[in-house]
Formats: sequence, structure tokens, C-alpha cells
Amino acid sequence: MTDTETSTTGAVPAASHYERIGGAASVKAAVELFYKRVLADPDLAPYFGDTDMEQQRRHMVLMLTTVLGGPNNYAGRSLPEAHKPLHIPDEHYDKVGAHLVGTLTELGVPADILGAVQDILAQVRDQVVSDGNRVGV
Ligand code: HEM
Repeated sequence: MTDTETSTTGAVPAASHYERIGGAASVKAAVELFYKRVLADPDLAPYFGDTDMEQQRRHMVLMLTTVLGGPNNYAGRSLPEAHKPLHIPDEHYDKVGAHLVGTLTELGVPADILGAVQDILAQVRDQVVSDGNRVGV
């Protein structure tokens, strides 16, 4: 048995992905690095032209915390509400996903947690991408 599984007595609960990567400080570091990468990407930066990046980072920290099994304090908009008006094509979704996975890889996140994040990226794609032209293009 690994130290991440629940013990047979049930006395030691399994650590969440959130706890295993180092909790709040690690998620905050990951989100900062992630948006640095996104804003340095000329295909993606224009989406964030009118966005308050402080607030954006706060929302993403809370969302990633929840996704990784930490405390659920996310109170932002739903993924479709936030993204459908942006008309994001699959190719830009793929780039954002690659930046997220690349960031987590760079920070040394274990492979099983990376796999779980990739599964979630596949599950929520339809809530984020949409057909049609990008606003302003
Ligand atoms: C799994 C993928 C994604 C997740 C989990 C995610 C998460 C979030 C969250 C939590 C917010 C804040 C919502 C709020 O303010 O209430 C947000 C907003 C935003 N996202 Fe994403 N996002 C994803 C993919 C993308 C992609 C692919 C793009 C662009 C290519 C993008 C562009 C934006 C922009 C521009 C905003 C801010 C909209 C505004 O300023 O009103 N997101 N996203």
C-alpha cells in the first residue's frame, strides 16, 4: 500500500491531490506560472485584453483547488457562462490545456495527478469551446 491510500483501519484518510502537491501555496504558484505562459502566447493573450488578471488568478486558484480535491470555495461563474461568449476554438483550448499540463509538469506534479488533470480537461472541453467567430475577429 502506498501512503496515499486509505489504511485498512480507515484511521488515515487518503491524501487528496491538492494535499499531495503541497496545498494552497503550490496551487497559487502553479496559477501564477500558468498565466505567465498563457499571456506570453500570442494566440491566447488577446482573450485576456480586458480581463482583471488579479481576479482571474484568484478564480483559477479556487477552481484548481476544487478540481484537485481541496476545499470548494469557488464562487465564480460556471465554465460555459465564462467562456461561451468568447467563441474559443478547439485549437486554443488545446493550447491552454498544454500550458496547464506544462506548468504542472515543470513544477514536478506526479504523473498520476497529471493524468487526472488531463482527464478533467477532456471532460470539460465542451463547456469551454464553442463554434463561431471570435469576438472582434
Ligand atoms: C479547462 C479549461 C479552463 C478552465 C478550468 C478555465 C477557468 C476559468 C475560470 C475559473 C474563469 C473565471 C470565471 C469568472 O470570472 O467568473 C475563467 C475566465 C476566463 N477564461 Fe478560462 N478556463 C479554461 C479555458 C480557457 C480557454 C481555453 C481560454 C481561451 C483560449 C480561456 C479564457 C478565459 C477568459 C478570457 C476569461 C475571462 C473572461 C472575462 O474577463 O470576463 N479559458 N476561466
